[in-house]
Amino acid sequence: MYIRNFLTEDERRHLLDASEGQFRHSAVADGKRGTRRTSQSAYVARDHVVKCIEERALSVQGYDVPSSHLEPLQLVKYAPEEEYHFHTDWFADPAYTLPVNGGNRVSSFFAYVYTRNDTTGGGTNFPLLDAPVDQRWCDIVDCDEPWDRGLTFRPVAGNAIYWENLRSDRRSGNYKALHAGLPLSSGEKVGLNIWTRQAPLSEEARSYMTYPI
Ligand SMILES: O=C(O)CCC(=O)C(=O)O
Ligand SMILES: [Fe+2]
Repeated sequence: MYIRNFLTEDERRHLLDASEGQFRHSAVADGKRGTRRTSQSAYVARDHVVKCIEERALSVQGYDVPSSHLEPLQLVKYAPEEEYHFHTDWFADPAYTLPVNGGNRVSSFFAYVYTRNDTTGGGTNFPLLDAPVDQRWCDIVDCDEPWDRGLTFRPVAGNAIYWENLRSDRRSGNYKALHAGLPLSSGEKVGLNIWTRQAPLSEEARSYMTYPI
């Protein structure tokens, strides 16, 4: 699902201000810094603005998920050449879906917080989904990509993509949710992940996930 104007301009500025100086190189699920995710990430403290964004993320999900199922909000920042290779947000390895972490990730929001004016590249690509054919989607979908690359969203500040990671049994992962943060050719991009778990996270994990950042 695509949501235009998921974040207001004030919220976007607030997220950038609140995370200034907090970014560090992203790790993936094994906790190591690697070549798969070359961006930098930061968790944002749950202040009143963040709580408001969390409420909105819960409302999109029909209010049937309590806020205790939300991971701390995570910002991710890309410079030129940086990217996040193909991955799913759900985990196949049970080590990352322990009860303290609330099980697996049921759903994901990826919102675009900032894209510098000179940004090129840096779309979010879903290789196993079909791009819509209607040209009217081209403001948000990268229509210049060849059709066999699947669906690529342009990084449009304020907008968000929402998808479900698990199949309808809400247990097994959906491989169609495979996606990548494509490398930037120029500019700067900051995105926001909001991940909902199957069950409540421990109090500690709710404020700071030790992995993966
Ligand atoms: O940067 C993007 O477009 C996607 C990032 C992503 O998938 C993630 O952080 O899990
Ligand atoms: Fe992702």
